[in-house]
Amino acid sequence: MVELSTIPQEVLDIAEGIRSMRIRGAGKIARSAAEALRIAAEKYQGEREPSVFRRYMAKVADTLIETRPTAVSLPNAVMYVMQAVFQQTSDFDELKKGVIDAANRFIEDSLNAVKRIAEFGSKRIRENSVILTHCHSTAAVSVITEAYRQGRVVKVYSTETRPFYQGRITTRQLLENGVPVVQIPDSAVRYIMHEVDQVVIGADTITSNGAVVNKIGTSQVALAAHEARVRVFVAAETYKFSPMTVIGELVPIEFRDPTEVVPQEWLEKHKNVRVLNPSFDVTPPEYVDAIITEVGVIPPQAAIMILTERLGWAIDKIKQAGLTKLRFEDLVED
Ligand SMILES: O=P(O)(O)OC[C@H]1O[C@H](OP(=O)(O)O)[C@H](O)[C@@H]1O
Repeated sequence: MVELSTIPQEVLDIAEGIRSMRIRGAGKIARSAAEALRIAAEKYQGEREPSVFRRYMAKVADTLIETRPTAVSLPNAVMYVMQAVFQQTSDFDELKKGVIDAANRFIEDSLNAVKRIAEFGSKRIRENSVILTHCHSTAAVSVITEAYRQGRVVKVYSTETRPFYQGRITTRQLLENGVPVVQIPDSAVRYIMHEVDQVVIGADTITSNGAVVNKIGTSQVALAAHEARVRVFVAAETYKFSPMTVIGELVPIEFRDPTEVVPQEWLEKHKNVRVLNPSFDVTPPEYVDAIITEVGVIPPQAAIMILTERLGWAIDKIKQAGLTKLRFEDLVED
């Protein structure tokens, strides 16, 4: 049994940063988790014995994936790095170096993926487009910014995205990039949709049947777009596709603290009121026109192809281990 106290504080701070949403956005969370695993390997002080090192890394991995349940980018990033932890070798230095290299590779590939998505996705934005986006997605902001640079975006509507107001981050970033942006409350989406040409959003998780799990309110945006015959594009790296959904698992939806919705004093005054704060919702594939990934623009129905081609190794591992819940400490052999 590995104690939490053996994990470097810097690593625990990253885990806490993800839990508290100081570090947020599915891609950023994934890169931060990979970075945390790298730091954990670099700062490891225990025995130079592969099985002991593997057990320690599994504890770090489990600590990271327990922080937030919905975005699959987090366990996918951790699984990617942990493949190196489970490589067959009795050479401790080789093992440790393999882990550090895998983490660095994940971070670099992830950043390159966002650039490719901007390149591919911007081509799908028509001339003189008014875009609507929801929440804050680095991938979606990159697509919109690139299309603006190419002269095709005239205006962006950015929703506030209550209760955490990530839309304000989007608004600020678009402004910094020179993009004309209008902040709207979430409740104005249907009112404004008749002006919108295309919706561009990100994703936290994409299931094997092409459903998109993204920030709460996304499915309402997609529904309003569908009604107004406005196309919906989802910008998502391939590590946002969920291997667990291939074996029939549902994506867990995170419920956050009620005080993100109403102040503590209000709750104390109205003791009988129950407040619900679901952080994500599911948009069915029928409401999504295309998913823009770093390997190409696909219809949501092709999600399974991405999963088998890019994450086949993870699906095999999950099936072999008979997993219904990912827990790395269960995968370590002595
Ligand atoms: O990876 P990128 O494109 O940045 O973001 C993807 C998604 O992650 C965010 O979740 P949260 O704010 O962490 O709950 C939003 O739902 C956003 O659409």
